[in-house]
Amino acid sequence: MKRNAYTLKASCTDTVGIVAAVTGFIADRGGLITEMSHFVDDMAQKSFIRTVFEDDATSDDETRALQAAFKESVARRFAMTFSIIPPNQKLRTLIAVSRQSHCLNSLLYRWSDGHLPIEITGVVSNHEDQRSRVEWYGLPYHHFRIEPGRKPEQEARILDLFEETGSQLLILARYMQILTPHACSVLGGRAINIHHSFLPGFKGARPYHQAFERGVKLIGATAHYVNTELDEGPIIEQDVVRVDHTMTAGELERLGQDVESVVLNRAVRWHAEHRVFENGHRTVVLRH
Ligand SMILES: Nc1nc2c(c(=O)[nH]1)N[C@@H](CN(C=O)c1ccc(C(=O)N[C@@H](CCC(=O)O)C(=O)O)cc1)CN2
Repeated sequence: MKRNAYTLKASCTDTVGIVAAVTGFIADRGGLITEMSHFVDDMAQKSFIRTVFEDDATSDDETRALQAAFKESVARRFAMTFSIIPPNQKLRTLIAVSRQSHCLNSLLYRWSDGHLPIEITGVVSNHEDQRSRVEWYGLPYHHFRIEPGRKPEQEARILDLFEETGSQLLILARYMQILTPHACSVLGGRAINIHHSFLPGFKGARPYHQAFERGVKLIGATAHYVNTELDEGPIIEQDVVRVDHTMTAGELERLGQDVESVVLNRAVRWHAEHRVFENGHRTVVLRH
């Protein structure tokens, strides 16, 4: 009979015996490993491990006991940062959008067909444009207008909503407002942005027009964690598409929107599957 599948995500200073200790802990409980990924950053001397394993634990109490046992017998020994995620958990996710719909639309579609392991807690925007689309999916839409000179108050409403809904991730799906250092601190590693260029190229506003003026032959998109340095957060995923001299800036933008949507969906799925580790100003993504 298939048992509950738990996900273990852990990182620590690299040393001998980490994989043996993790796999031995699981085996000693009669657990069955169904997925295992491990990476060592030699420069940083840091080890990253992700495993999915079937276990007899089922109730909340048994899950807490499993987590406590791992902490006592493995995590403490290696000073690990770790989490053991119970089965079938979907990451509670708030989406922020401004006027453009392509990334939001793609997230809503992928969520509705079960391809994204997230639970959308709502959509928040500084505009009304996307209300009907969101409410068609039966989701709450929150319009928080930015009054001139009162942007911090609007941002505070977003942070309150994030907390009140028990959200664990904020997706900036072409949300065109810069988050303050305070918001970045509160969210810390729980906010993902899609930038419409292949960073570090063409940071900031209007990257497709910048690319057109530069005469590029590739355009791209970048999904990254949000920090106080605009478009400088750790990169989670990127992709590109070929363009040529016959295309206008508007055609670059239309072509780029498909790449943005694909890249953002990959990044959200990998984050929600606990595959992404921040590693300094970079990430480690254990996809295999
Ligand atoms: N703290 C951060 N906030 C945001 C980031 C980030 O990396 N760190 N990414 C942006 C998204 N973005 C490009 O991808 C971007 C959005 C907005 C702007 C900008 O100049 N916004 C102006 C207002 C523009 C308007 O009102 O239409 C501003 O906020 O003053 C630049 C880049 C999302 N936030």
